[in-house]
Amino acid sequence: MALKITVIGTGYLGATHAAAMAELGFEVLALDVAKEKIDALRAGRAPMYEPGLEELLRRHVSGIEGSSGRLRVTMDWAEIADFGDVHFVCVNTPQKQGEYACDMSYVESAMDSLAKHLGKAALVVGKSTVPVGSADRLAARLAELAPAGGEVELAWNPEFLREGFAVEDTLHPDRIVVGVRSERAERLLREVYASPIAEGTPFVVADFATAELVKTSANSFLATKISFINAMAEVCEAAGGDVATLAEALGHDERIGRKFLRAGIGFGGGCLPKDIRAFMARAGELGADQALTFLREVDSVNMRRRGHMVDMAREAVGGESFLGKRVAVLGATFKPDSDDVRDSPALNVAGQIHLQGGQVTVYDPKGMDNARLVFPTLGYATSALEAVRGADVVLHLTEWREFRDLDPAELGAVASVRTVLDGRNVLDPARWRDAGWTYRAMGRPNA
Ligand SMILES: NC(=O)c1ccc[n+]([C@@H]2O[C@H](COP(=O)([O-])OP(=O)(O)OC[C@H]3O[C@@H](n4cnc5c(N)ncnc54)[C@H](O)[C@@H]3O)[C@@H](O)[C@H]2O)c1
Ligand SMILES: O=c1ccn([C@@H]2O[C@H](COP(=O)(O)OP(=O)(O)O[C@H]3O[C@H](CO)[C@@H](O)[C@H](O)[C@H]3O)[C@@H](O)[C@H]2O)c(=O)[nH]1
Repeated sequence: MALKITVIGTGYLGATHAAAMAELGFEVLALDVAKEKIDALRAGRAPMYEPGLEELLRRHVSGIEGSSGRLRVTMDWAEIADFGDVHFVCVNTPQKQGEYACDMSYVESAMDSLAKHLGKAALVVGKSTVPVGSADRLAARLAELAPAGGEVELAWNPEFLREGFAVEDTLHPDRIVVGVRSERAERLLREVYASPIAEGTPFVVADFATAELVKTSANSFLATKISFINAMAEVCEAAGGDVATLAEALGHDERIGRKFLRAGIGFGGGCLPKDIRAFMARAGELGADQALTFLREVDSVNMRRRGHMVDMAREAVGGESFLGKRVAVLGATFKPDSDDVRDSPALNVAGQIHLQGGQVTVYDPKGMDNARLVFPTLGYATSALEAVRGADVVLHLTEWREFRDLDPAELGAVASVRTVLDGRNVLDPARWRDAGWTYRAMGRPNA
């Protein structure tokens, strides 16, 4: 009989995972403690903006006309425990307030709620990003709490999807990594992922600690690559070099590769920043803090980029202060094709300028509602053109396609001063200059 799957936590990771499991042909039951997310899913709506997710949901959510009916939702733990053979735990693991460490309380609470109801054999699979050592501890807790005791087992299966590509990455991942303690757990996970495995996706079997570490070290490597190129951007600015040309030339070396070498205002989001900090905190607990001191530098190079953009903007409006100056901010999300503003560099820069007295107007194609919740005191416009109207400087801070396609002449007609600062190094300088704009980019003093 086909496996039945549950997904616990239906945020960016869980909603996508649930829809993808239904797409792969499984019967899926998803649970969240947030009623609004469950209500949205039940109506076939994605609880967040993620390209392709809503289409997938409408194809599978039970009760939607023409759907496969394979995906259902609930808020009832007993129903979840009774339904599933394999339970994926996808809840959030944010940074603890005022600390670097990871807040494990959501994972612990979800695991406990599930465990207490598990009266039959089941494989519980952690997908959340957790500090190394967590799975070991959680396995003991699960065995203790679950009425079905030894028939309930834990595995860890970290997720590597990127927001904006979540559906594609889930259905066709680069690799699948599983931390398991038994052949049974491995067999069940091979069954779940039979389709991507058949497509040739590497399936890496590891112990708990290694599986957890693959995730945090992958994000640390990506963060390091971005901060490396941003450090080079600082040197380019001092020496008169061009970081975009430098990155291109570096990237032609296949050992280095071209990806993740785009200099700008740096990385943000609900993953990279908090994951490198949690990794440092955990290494400290393990007495291995020296191994990761470089991540402190990665973090500080990254945070400096935000301050540097604020300085560039202040200089552009006269150098003294932002008082009485209008600043247009294009972009609020931490990356394009997402509505996610968690630790967004764009919103952080907008917020800093606002706090320094600037009159900031933000526009983002998908992130406006979330941005308003985080920063209600900023000004918000309904289009890029509206944001730019009367502006003394325009900051391009999230590289949405829509912004690359803007007509600089049209914007120039409504701006007060034609100065654009490209915080993502993707606008075409010639197009803007031809329309009378002063164009400046990060790490490209002569661009
Ligand atoms: N967002 C990504 O791109 C991504 C990619 C890979 C891994 N991850 C990791 O996946 C995890 C989830 O991230 P996310 O971005 O989806 O977070 P999120 O905040 O979007 O979603 C988490 C969901 O879990 C729910 N939840 C919290 N406590 C719960 C509980 N006790 N029981 C049931 N549901 C509960 C929340 O209501 C929320 O809907 C994190 O560990 C993150 O680091 C995220
Ligand atoms: O050359 C680059 C590439 C990215 N970024 C920025 O880096 C951040 C993160 O980008 P990305 O990694 O694409 O976004 P996420 O969706 O957060 O994905 C990361 O975090 C997820 C959660 O752990 C992992 O699953 C993914 O593999 C990992 O890429 C964004 O602010 C980007 O603007 C740059 O500044 N320069």
